[in-house]
Amino acid sequence: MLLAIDCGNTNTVFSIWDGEKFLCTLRTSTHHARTADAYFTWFKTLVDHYGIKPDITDVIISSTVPRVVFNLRVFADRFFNCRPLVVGKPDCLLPHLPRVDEGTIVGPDRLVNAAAAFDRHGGNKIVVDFGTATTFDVVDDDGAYVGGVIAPGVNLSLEALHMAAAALPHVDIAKPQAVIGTNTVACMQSGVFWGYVGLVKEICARIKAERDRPMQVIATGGLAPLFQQSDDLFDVFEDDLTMHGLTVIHRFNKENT
Ligand SMILES: Nc1ncnc2c1ncn2[C@@H]1O[C@H](COP(=O)(O)OP(=O)(O)O)[C@@H](O)[C@H]1O
Ligand SMILES: CC(C)(COP(=O)(O)O)[C@@H](O)C(=O)NCCC(=O)O
Ligand SMILES: [K+]
Repeated sequence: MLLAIDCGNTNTVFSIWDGEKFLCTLRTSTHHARTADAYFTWFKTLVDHYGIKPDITDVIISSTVPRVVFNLRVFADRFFNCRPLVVGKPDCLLPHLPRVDEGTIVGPDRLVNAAAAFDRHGGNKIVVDFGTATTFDVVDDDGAYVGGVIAPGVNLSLEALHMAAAALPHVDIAKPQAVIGTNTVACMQSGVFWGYVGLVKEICARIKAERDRPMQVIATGGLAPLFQQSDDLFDVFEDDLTMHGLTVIHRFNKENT
């Protein structure tokens, strides 16, 4: 069985696979100080709760937070006696090498998203990932990641307003009823929600124009469902895109090493 771990700047998600068969997803917040033993206690409690008896033989990790990888490696070694594949490390092969400026270290989540999008839908895709940051990953016709866009995340933008302005409260994101807010919270939600709708539309339009071809837009990440309610932003929404990409990269390494 495969344990795939996607560690973002906010949340860490584990998923367990029996061959191609998906068994379960477990989610926790990302903390670099969490020890291997703490991961296992949490993991064991949840798999027991779901009645799953995982026999983990392989582990693959994508982490946008380099410091958490150490404890996850110890976790894999101590409890499953296995050496994990870590996306972005030289011994983890990618189906397609990224074409970016020399010396650039692309976020592993973006490489994984590109691999997933190409495997499921083919080339010429834009993946929009609504995580801590909102990223746009451009996938070429042959499946290579060829760059993209990094914008501040939705919650990060709301939090920045609260942090910087004394009179602005902490606000959770929601789709406002109207554009014109008649109270402070509604004004802030409108600025961020409709601002993001505009940001996504404009950036995707400019990417398509720059590449001079039609491209499908695939949305993923914690906050994508909120924006899915707004018409015309995406062609496809897939909450499991990054996890699927990890299984694709794992299979590619099995077949090629
Ligand atoms: N279902 C949800 N509803 C509301 N906010 C969410 C949900 N899932 C995640 N978030 C928030 O969305 C942001 C991005 O989450 P996530 O996609 O897990 O980020 P990352 O991959 O960068 O760790 C975070 O601020 C998180 O708190
Ligand atoms: C842009 C990111 C912070 C997004 O991370 P996330 O929102 O998933 O936590 C991450 O992909 C990253 O650290 N990238 C490194 C720089 C780059 O991709 O070019
Ligand atoms: K992201």
